[in-house]
Amino acid sequence: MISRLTIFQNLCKKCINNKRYYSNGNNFLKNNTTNIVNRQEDPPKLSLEKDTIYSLASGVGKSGVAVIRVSGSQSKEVLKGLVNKKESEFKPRYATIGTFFHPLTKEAIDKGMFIYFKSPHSFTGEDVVEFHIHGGRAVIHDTLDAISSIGGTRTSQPGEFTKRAFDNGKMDLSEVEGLADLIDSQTHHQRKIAFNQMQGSISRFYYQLREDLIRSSAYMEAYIDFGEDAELDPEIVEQSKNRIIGIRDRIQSHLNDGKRGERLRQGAQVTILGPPNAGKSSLINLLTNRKVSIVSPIPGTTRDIIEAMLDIGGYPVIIGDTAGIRQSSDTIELEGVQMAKERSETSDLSLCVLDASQLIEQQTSNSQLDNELLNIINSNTIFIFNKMDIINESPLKKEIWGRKKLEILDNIVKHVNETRKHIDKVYGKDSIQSVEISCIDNMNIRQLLDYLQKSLENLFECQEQDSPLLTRMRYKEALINCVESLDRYLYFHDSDIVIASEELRSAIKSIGEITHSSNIDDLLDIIFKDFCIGK
Ligand SMILES: Nc1nc2c(ncn2[C@@H]2O[C@H](COP(=O)(O)OP(=O)(O)OP(=O)(O)O)[C@@H](O)[C@H]2O)c(=O)[nH]1
Ligand SMILES: [Mg+2]
Repeated sequence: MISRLTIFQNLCKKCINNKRYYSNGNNFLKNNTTNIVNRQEDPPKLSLEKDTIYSLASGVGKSGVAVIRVSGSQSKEVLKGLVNKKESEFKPRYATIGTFFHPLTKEAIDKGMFIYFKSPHSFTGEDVVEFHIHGGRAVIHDTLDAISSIGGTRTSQPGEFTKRAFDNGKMDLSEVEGLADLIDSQTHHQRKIAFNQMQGSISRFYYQLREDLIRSSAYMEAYIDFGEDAELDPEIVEQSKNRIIGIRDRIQSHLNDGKRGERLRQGAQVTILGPPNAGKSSLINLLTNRKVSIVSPIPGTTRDIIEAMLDIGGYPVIIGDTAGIRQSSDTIELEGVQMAKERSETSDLSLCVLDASQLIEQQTSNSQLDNELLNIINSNTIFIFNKMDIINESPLKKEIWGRKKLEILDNIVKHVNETRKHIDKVYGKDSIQSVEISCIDNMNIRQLLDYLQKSLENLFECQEQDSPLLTRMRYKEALINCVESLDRYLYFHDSDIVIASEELRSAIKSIGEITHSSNIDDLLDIIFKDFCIGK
């Protein structure tokens, strides 16, 4: 006897067939005559009728080797025009040495290498030819000129090769964004995350979630369409609800990744703060190895936030020097102090620079660390005692400093435990990270960088290895919309199954936006705007 579950599963299959879902290998898609999902209606068509585009794909300027890339239906004609070889010698994906001639003047331009990629097995999905030539300006110029003399060719727009790859279904949106990030990446970890994204780590994750949702939706639709006639057990709908709760929770925990992905893509924010004249600007100059901020003995020199990019152990960091925190009647300085506080509050890490040589002179240990400064300190603050060269010059000063430092640390512990404003645990003296440095002598700068690297490792540490990092706000927004729709689906599930299933469809649409947005043209313009010409 056939069980009810089997009948139901058959009905689901029927439902899927009726509504023309199809699978593209990763993903279930559905014809837009019904209602689910987005514009993934038909398999992509190759854009073979377009102009053939060409441009220098390697960097601008003199170099040993330059690569010129050609893509489009005329690629083979370009090759025939420039290379004195038979068509049978254009073996796809083989590097061949040849002399390149100008088709009009017949003059030899250069001797190099060419590779022919036959559609659809190329980056763009079109016929592609790459010329590897010597990277002199005149060689590049004359080769480009030779290509332009072949009919139906034109120079490419920024990102046009990638756009064609996207149009021809070679890459989805998140993979294109991964490629853009890979080209932009400046540090080891940025490159790693961008490369994984370009290789489809994000796409696979979202395709899987979307496919799971579509399966559950198909069960519900089958129930709505055939449930009563077939006297189906409502328990089956209940089971798909439980699966959807599981998917919702997975998306939510993925959303709670603490901005790690965005930080890694854009750089962690580190703020240098402290009282005036402590050596904040000297420190940023030392860490960046250039003069980004003015250093002077006059307290209150820095007013604005001065930012610089750093690579610390492969992690990108946007470090900011700020105005010294103090009471002032100068409104411009006060504005700077306010900006310093705000930046520190939104920062991932703060470096609180104090002048150790001043601290030992003072009776009260907290005169430099007044309440205004103490209030901004949080658990991600590293204390830096600067100007240790002055202390180290005398054994007496060193001895006084030993006691003073303990007093200061006690004071900080007391203050943060009393206010506990930003702290989620009781602060012990050991939990305060502090380094003694000298910007003049370069003392302990390596140790400071090690501290910073460890803190960044904690910050970027991936607790949930099976889900990729959320690298863009766009993904986050789509996922928030998805979770909201799923919450509404759960709300209506018991009272109105039809509205609930509508919500499920809109959740599926939201998650699909990540890889195939419905605002595709606007989005592509934004993504490709930043691409270089030959990509
Ligand atoms: N002896 C000694 N002097 C230092 C050290 N670091 C900085 N200085 C000096 O301290 C003075 C102030 O340095 P800055 O880097 O401008 O201090 P700042 O904290 O940016 O000061 P504001 O911008 O006014 O808040 C300058 O004269 C520096 O040369 C150090 O490690 N040892
Ligand atoms: Mg300064």
